[in-house]
Amino acid sequence: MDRTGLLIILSSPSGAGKSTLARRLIDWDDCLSFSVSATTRPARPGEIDGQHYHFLDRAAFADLVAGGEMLEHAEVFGNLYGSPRAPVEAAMEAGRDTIFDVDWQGGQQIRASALGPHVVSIFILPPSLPELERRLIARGQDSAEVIAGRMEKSRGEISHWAEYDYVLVNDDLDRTFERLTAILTAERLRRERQKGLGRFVKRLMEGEQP
Ligand SMILES: Nc1ncnc2c1ncn2[C@@H]1O[C@H](COP(=O)(O)OP(=O)(O)OP(=O)(O)O)[C@@H](O)[C@H]1O
Ligand SMILES: Nc1nc2c(ncn2[C@@H]2O[C@H](COP(=O)(O)O)[C@@H](O)[C@H]2O)c(=O)[nH]1
Repeated sequence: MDRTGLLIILSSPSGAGKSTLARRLIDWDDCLSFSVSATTRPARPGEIDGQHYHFLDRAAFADLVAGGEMLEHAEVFGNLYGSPRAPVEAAMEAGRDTIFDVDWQGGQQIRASALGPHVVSIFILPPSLPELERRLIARGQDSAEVIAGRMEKSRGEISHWAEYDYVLVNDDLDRTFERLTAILTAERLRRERQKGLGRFVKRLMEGEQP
């Protein structure tokens, strides 16, 4: 592929649906990579180390940060989360796009980094706050206390919506997914055009076989 891989950032308040959408995107296109974050949060039932997250203690997490191995990192809901740099850079060089499921702090840091020009950022809104809470409860993975804490922080996360390139309201999952794939397809075409089309048009105008 004649372009550098994109960094596709998904952010939302907890429970709006970004992990669900990210999983669907990976199934939709097996050329997409998912950035597996490191976290100090304990694993939920069913979560697999190295697949859903790299589960670390605080000391191991701090070592990675000190060694410059994190592209971004932040404290979210009392736990540390971060995106390991090496897999992202390898994917970019291979022309593979990477999906990030990160909070607004991670979004800001990646956009401000040297990789910022390759970012496409998408903020996912819930249709309402009661529906957000219903989804967190229905997910059945967090205690009532954790859910209350996440709901308390939801307005703070939502307040960053305008920093993103695109904002989608995830009311109907199929429709939101369709819009996400439309964004991805358009952004890919835009970058391919920037990098390869000039040479193609030159050859076309010179009467060569493009
Ligand atoms: N459009 C939708 N309609 C109804 N339920 C949905 C929709 N999108 C996602 N869900 C459900 O809402 C719950 C939360 O979704 P998900 O885990 O993807 O959220 P998240 O934004 O990744 O949360 P977190 O930030 O806590 O990881 C899941 O049970 C998921 O199946
Ligand atoms: N800044 C970062 N935020 C991250 C990263 N990985 C996940 N997250 C965000 O944390 C919350 C909670 O996630 P959960 O899995 O505990 O429900 C959510 O908003 C994620 O987007 C990361 O690497 N960096």
